[in-house]
Amino acid sequence: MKPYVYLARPVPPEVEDYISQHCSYKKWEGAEPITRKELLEQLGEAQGLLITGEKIDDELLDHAPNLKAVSNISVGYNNFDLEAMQKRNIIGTNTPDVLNETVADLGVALMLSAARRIPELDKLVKEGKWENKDDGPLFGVDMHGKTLGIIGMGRIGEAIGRRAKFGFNMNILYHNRNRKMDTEKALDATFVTQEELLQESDFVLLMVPFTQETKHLMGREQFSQMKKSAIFINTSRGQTVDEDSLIEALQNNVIFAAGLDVFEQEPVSPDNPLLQLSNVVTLPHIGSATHQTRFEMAKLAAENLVAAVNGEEPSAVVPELKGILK
Ligand SMILES: NC(=O)c1ccc[n+]([C@@H]2O[C@H](COP(=O)([O-])OP(=O)(O)OC[C@H]3O[C@@H](n4cnc5c(N)ncnc54)[C@H](O)[C@@H]3O)[C@@H](O)[C@H]2O)c1
Ligand SMILES: O=C(O)[C@H](O)CO
Repeated sequence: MKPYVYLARPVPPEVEDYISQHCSYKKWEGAEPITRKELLEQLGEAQGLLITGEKIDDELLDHAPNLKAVSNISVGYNNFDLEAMQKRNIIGTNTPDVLNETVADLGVALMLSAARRIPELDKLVKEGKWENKDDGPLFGVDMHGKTLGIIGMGRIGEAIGRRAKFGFNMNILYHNRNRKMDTEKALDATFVTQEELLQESDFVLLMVPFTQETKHLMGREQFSQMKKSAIFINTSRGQTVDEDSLIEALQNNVIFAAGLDVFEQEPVSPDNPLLQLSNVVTLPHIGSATHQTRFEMAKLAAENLVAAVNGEEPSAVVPELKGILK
């Protein structure tokens, strides 16, 4: 008998077809995303679960007595309560690598947009406010030849570093849990303390996972260490930044500008003061959101799910849960 899995998120037809060849399944068919309550009601028989970011904790696992594996259609897995999963031997998988280049493209787009004030000036032109006089007030700052500091030199951090080095001739500083000698050589990058990075960089880009350790990694003290002319980019998770401190830094010209794909609360509240600031470029958490990459992510997540519920080793088990396979 085929194992039974529940798909809480839609996947492309080809991916669903692949799942159907290896598993029996049900899927969420609502027009709105599945609610927590609806999800809990679906889990009684499920041996596998496909999600994007839904919280996997004791309460959910108590509703899923047959569950063996949870497959996340995302590389970040801060939605996994790893302890709750470990104690029940639940395999957890994610989608690394297939999205690196797409997220890196977006990181660079945010850097350029904030530096050259693209959304602000686009709005000005469309509102008919383009005047043929000294354009000083519209000037931005250069990206080429400047210093980029990357906090979190992992798979995506490195892909951004490559673009910055070889596309924009930037000088690369980085701070990471550990030094990466190959990356240093490839990008002529320099490992520095976080404080040095903040003090010396013209662009500071955050690309760490959200963990207990990285919660509010950027706060008032860290923003005050940055140059007044510096641009801050967050493509990691909203919770890595103390948003109140960021707002304060942007309102008081402690830093020049910010580019944000992620927020402490998502979707961001329309009342969030960040949305009123002309020196902030905002995006709705779309780092990996191209048709091609979202397809590759769904495909990898389906392969992980099918392997796990059929007793095979999925290619992308998250590091903290690898022990469960032994
Ligand atoms: N905006 C988006 O749409 C989007 C898309 C993909 C990934 N992400 C986020 O980006 C994160 C990184 O993805 P990745 O694939 O590059 O992961 P990765 O594991 O390859 O890289 C993360 C790096 O951060 C470093 N790190 C961890 N804690 C740190 C700390 N306290 N200080 C300094 N460095 C630290 C790690 O050593 C690692 O090198 C994901 O976990 C996810 O949250 C966001
Ligand atoms: O972590 C990821 O893969 C992205 O943030 C999409 O959720």
